[in-house]
Amino acid sequence: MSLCFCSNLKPSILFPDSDLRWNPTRTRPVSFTKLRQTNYSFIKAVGEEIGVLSPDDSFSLRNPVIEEETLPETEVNEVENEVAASVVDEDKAQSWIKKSENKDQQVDELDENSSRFKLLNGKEVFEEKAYLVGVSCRGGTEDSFGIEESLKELAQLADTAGLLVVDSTYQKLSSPNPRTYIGSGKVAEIKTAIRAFDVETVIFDDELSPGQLRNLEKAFGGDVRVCDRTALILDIFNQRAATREASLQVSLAQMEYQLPRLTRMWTHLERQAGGQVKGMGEKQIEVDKRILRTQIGVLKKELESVRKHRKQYRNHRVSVPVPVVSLVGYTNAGKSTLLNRLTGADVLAEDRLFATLDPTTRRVQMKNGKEFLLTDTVGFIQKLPTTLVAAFRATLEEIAESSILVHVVDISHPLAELQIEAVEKVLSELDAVSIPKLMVWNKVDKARDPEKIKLEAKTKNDVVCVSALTGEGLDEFCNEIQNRLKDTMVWVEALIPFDKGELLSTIHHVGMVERTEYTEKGTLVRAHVPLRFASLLTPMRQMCVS
Ligand SMILES: Nc1nc2c(ncn2[C@@H]2O[C@H](COP(=O)(O)OP(=O)(O)OP(=O)(O)O)[C@@H](O)[C@H]2O)c(=O)[nH]1
Ligand SMILES: [Mg+2]
Repeated sequence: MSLCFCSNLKPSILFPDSDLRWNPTRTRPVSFTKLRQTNYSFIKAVGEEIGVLSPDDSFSLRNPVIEEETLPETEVNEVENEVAASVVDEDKAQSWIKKSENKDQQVDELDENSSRFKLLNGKEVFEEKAYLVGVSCRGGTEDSFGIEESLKELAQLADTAGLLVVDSTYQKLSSPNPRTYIGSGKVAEIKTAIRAFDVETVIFDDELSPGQLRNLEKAFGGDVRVCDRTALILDIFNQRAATREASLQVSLAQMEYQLPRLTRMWTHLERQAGGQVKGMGEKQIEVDKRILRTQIGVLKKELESVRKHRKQYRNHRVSVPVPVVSLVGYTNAGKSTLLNRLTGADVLAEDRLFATLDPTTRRVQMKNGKEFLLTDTVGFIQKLPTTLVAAFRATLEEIAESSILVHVVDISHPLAELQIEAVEKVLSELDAVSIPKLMVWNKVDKARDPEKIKLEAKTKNDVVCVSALTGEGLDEFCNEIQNRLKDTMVWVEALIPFDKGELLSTIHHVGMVERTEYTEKGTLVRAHVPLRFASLLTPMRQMCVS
């Protein structure tokens, strides 16, 4: 079962007739997208399975409110309110509130809620209203995405996850507030916006600490879900995981993300016991953590066995020594479209982030009869959660074993250069910097000045301009791949006996033959061949020397 740990769910949406109260500090262990399709017993089963609930626990929904925790004095951030974008002035706030109050009178809430169920990736998803928050830290690196651009991307992520973004805001700080990430003034402003827009989820553009998450939920009045970019990306991955391996990887990443965030989930036990069993909650947290760690161990073992199969498949592929070319790049750059165009494959390609999670490999037949294998991989993004990079490391091993990496760039994107840097950063984390690279400037048809871009590409010797959509530049791309593959091959001279005719045809297939000569003992061939194949030819190469 794949579980999502990152999402909290408002009980009133799930159980409209109940008198359940929203428990702000309790992180619910199931994704809201999954929960919408399900019911109480499923939630309970899931809770029991991961050990967050015990079978005789009343699911804590009957007692979901934890004791009041007095927030410590807010640490005053020196510049917290210095620059606050989209500052909510009083008039605006009042008009929002009036608007929302009127709306409350006019629209039947249930009708409104039912119209917000959407179909996404074949699943029913409740379109929650989301409010986005970013922080721009002074002294942030020059080469990083600007706060507005980063928020735009966060909005795209939210849309991909099936949320409805109602507004966003950001704040410039010298450093994030350790308690609430943003300053207290900004917290108050967001609280007003939450009421005005009926916001259900507040999403922060950076990873929040467990303490910051808790404090923010409390500060916002306990009625909204607070999550961060990492949780959102994990949710998207959870929705999109289609294969067993992807599901296991995402579950593992989610559990590892959730582990430090389990704190204070069980404080209600102390209340239930009338405060007589002090520390009961503390003990339960330890139990929960231990169960979660065990689950992580189980998942890792399962993943290991799935990976063994993949490795066997890869080894089988090595015995047919066709060179492997991997497509890497920022999410939505057009990798899958390029694979589809070159191989006639039918990989899902759409204008959404993280359409592809699993690698797909297809054979590309070039016009001269040569062929290579082309692999499509998961896209990268700035601020990619490290847990996710680690979880997908095995899938990305495909990349490390490639002869060439093709870095696909959406050249029509205004932040193409920053996206290139973000991809290179991830590649360096994956130890893939030493693999020969070819850069493809894709979507040239969509660029503002295609001719200028094509001219610029010509001045660089490792860039090819293409349009995966129209097919423009694809012949040049294949030629360039062929030239580069030659550079990754080794030069051999081998005497192939006449009864090994299949070896000779493989050399023609995967290598670059310069000359063949028929002798009494067999065919003398001089060619460039892939390294792995060269080792298969060793006995025949020695025959040639003798
Ligand atoms: N105009 C134009 N659009 C393109 C081109 N290549 C891809 N697209 C569009 O860009 C969007 C994303 O394409 P994908 O192929 O799914 O991108 P991807 O890199 O595989 O994305 P992820 O799997 O999310 O990492 C789709 O809507 C494509 O139709 C192109 O050359 N020109
Ligand atoms: Mg794709």
